[in-house]
Amino acid sequence: MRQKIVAGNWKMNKTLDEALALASEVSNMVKDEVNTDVQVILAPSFISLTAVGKLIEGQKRLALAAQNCHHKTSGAYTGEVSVDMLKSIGVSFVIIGHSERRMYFNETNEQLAEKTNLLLQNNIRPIFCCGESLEQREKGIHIDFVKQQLTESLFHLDTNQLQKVVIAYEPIWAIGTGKTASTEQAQEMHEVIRKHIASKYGEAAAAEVSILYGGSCNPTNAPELFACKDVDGGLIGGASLKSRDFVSIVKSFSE
Ligand SMILES: O=C[C@H](O)COP(=O)(O)O
Repeated sequence: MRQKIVAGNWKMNKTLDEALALASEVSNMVKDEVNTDVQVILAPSFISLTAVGKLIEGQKRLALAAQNCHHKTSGAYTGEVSVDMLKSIGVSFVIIGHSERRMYFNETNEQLAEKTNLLLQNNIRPIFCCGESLEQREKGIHIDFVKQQLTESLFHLDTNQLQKVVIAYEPIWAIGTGKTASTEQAQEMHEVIRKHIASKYGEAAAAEVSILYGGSCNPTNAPELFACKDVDGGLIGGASLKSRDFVSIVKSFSE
């Protein structure tokens, strides 16, 4: 199950036409240029999900992700989107717990546990984001904070379920700031995450979990980040909005 993964989180960018143009460019470049077994994931806005899904259908290296889902199955939640709805249009992954959603929409670890359960029940793989603020890092509590995020949202799962979750470590201070974690900082936290998973599920199970890095990842820094032992790819924001940059990042895995 441990795969190399590069996911593009388009956040609140791109109209429908722009999203289709970007998806088409990425799709063609991936088909022509990517020879590794990396799983490439596109996460457009809800508005563009269906159309982008149709455009990439049948492309074996490309998969569709949503940027969020609601933590309840259905009901009076105006403006929200359910896991069932996402399943009905062929979504394979959903990003949950992004720091922007935790910060602006008050998402809690408990809600993320509910989202994880619903997604796995529907055969959709969560991309579970975790990561500390600069203040937490400076206080030296970043490791405990990230471990707590994992424990509270994921550690009720059984081993089989846990292995379907993709973890994305995104230090908040590196998101959209141009300030990337050093390879040492990234590898250190990825190792902490894998060891934390191992402490509950065993080393063999932890070795199967894909752990992505996110935060100002670009074509220049991706090769050295992806070369770290416990970094299995990236969750890319800004650089995923330009097809050439995004595909260059995908190609950062040595062939
Ligand atoms: O979901 C993606 C991350 O928030 C990283 O965003 P960024 O690459 O723009 O820093």
